[in-house]
Amino acid sequence: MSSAAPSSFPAPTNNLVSPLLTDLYQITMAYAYWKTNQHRRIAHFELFFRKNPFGGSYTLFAGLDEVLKFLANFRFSDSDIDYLRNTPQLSHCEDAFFDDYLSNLDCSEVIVHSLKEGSMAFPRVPLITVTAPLGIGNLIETTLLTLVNYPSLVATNACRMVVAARGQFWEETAGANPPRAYSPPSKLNRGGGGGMIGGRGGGTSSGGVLGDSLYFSKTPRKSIQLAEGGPLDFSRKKPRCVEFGLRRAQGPDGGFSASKYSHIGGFHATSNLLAGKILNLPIAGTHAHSFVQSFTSLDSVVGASVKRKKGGSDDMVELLPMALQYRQETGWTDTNDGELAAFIGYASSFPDGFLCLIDTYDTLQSGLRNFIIVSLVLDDLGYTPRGIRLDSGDLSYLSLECEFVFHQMADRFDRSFFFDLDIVASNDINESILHSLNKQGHAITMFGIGTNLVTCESQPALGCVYKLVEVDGKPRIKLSNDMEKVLIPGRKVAYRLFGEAGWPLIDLLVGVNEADQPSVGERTLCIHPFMEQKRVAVVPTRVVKLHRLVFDGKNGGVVLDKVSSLDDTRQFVKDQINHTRPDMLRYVNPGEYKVSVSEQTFRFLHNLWQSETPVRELR
Ligand SMILES: Nc1ncnc2c1ncn2[C@@H]1O[C@H](COP(=O)(O)OP(=O)(O)OP(=O)(O)O)[C@@H](O)[C@H]1O
Ligand SMILES: O=P(O)(O)OC[C@H]1O[C@H](OP(=O)(O)OP(=O)(O)O)[C@H](O)[C@@H]1O
Ligand SMILES: O=C(O)c1cccnc1
Ligand SMILES: [Mg+2]
Repeated sequence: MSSAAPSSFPAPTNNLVSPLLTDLYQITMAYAYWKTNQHRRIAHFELFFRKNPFGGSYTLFAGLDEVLKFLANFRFSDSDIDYLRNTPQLSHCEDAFFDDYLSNLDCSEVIVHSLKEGSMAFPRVPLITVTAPLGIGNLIETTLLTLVNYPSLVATNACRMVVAARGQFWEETAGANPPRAYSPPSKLNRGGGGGMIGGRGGGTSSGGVLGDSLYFSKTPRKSIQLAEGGPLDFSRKKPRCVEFGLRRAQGPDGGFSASKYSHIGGFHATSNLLAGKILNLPIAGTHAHSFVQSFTSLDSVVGASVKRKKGGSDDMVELLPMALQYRQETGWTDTNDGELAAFIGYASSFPDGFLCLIDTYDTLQSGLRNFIIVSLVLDDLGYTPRGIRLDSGDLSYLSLECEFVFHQMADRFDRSFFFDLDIVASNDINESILHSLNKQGHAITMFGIGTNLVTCESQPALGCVYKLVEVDGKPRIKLSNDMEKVLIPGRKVAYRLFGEAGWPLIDLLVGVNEADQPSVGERTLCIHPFMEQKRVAVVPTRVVKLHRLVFDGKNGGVVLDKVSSLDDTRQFVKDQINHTRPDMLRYVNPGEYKVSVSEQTFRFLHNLWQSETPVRELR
């Protein structure tokens, strides 16, 4: 057999991804197909899920890039073959199975269609379809599933967190970021954006040492434009999400994949340096408690200096004497000395990226004050302090308190940088906490999220399955007592039908050979696959065919222009989310998106169902 793809096509990112990364039963079935000479029959498989994760109404499809790398490089190695030949379960198999069949097997006869990476996907609509000889088509099941399930799950989780963090909720708009009881001095409340806290956003300062501009830059206050219903207006800038999960992930691949796929789900940066290097992702980071704990007295930072950036000269200026002067001036003489030393040490090392973790000893009485003291010094010297991180306590209350004190300081010392400081929050944040914080009101501009993002705490697996729906051109069905598990047989074309509001109304599965395929402006009957009474007539304003050819083994393998970059995929996700029916984004009881079949497919499914089901006799 010829090679399936140009050998230059990249190998899978994780070198564990190879033909042997599969379940034993794939090889035993392959042997039985080969032994009974079934392996060359042409089969059609669908990879799909039955239920959206996290109680939500959508799933983001991800992982296609690695699927294509796997297919393009599919070859058992000599040692793989040796291993299989010597496993007890396979040791009786004929040599020709290993030497003629498995040794030469590649994906040169495999054809794959798929949704575009990052597509919103819905139950039963295939993410990927595979047309291939039964042997190889079956053999790739497990690897394809493992390459799609977690990436799609974590991308969806990330997207839901970003939506939650940014308050992109139709009916919760009015309640988000409510004004608090007291406001900062009005002459300095210059954000122009309505909320009593106001004043954040609008700046355009560039990135600091520890993160690129995505992390630290300030975006102008914007309102989210949805397709209909007007902009949602929030009183402050929308918080961004940064991925901090590597240490808690399910191993190195889990950590790396989480960094990668949370980026397409809308996270702005990751703390994972390898992901930054390999995938060219924005990286970001602050510092840990240990850094603060390790400083015990101010003596350790005697002499710590930075180069003056404003005021004419560029001499080195020692920070400690200036800090002590501000400590006197503010009256904050009992803040923790070790912490103040740590902040001075950090400022002297990263004067352009000064962002401090302030909760090691006492957030409001010590950390915040020490940060302000050192910030004033840096500002005097021409550096722009970046902000604080809160990693414990009531994140709503503390962030608002910090912001309030920043505004007081802006007034007292006449410094504008206090309006642009980031307030980063971390500590076991999950989607529900993000919603809760929105309701309570907060001043957080950035969420650092680890554990609950990467482990997908509230649903640790997406249940994608890989099912045979046709062999030798004949549709196959799999029945189940559970109606949800009954397969829709045969090859189908999937369409997304859009309505007048600009967002998708329904997905429709139509048999590939049916004469009537949907088109713009034409009334199309869409029926629930299992309940005939549930049907709607749609006159679409736009019809999108969802699957594209992405891999054609006979013609060089990967169809290269179908592989999107991570940033393009991220943008595609954002565009879809911003053109989604608002009720579908609701956290509690989101509106369901309908997936339907054509009338002909409905009849065909139910006739086949009947014909394959024996009539039971009761006596
Ligand atoms: N205002 C808030 N509303 C809802 N949840 C919050 C709020 N503030 C913090 N949380 C969450 O409550 C939990 C607090 O966790 P926990 O009590 O273990 O931490 P802590 O005592 O604040 O800090 P430490 O990590 O030092 O123990 C975290 O999951 C955090 O994200
Ligand atoms: O909470 P996550 O969403 O997983 O975010 C990452 C966490 O990792 C870091 O500390 P770590 O948890 O290692 O120690 P700590 O809880 O004692 O601060 C960081 O301070 C966050 O708390
Ligand atoms: O940079 C940080 O603040 C960070 C990174 C990983 C985990 N927790 C925090
Ligand atoms: Mg923690």
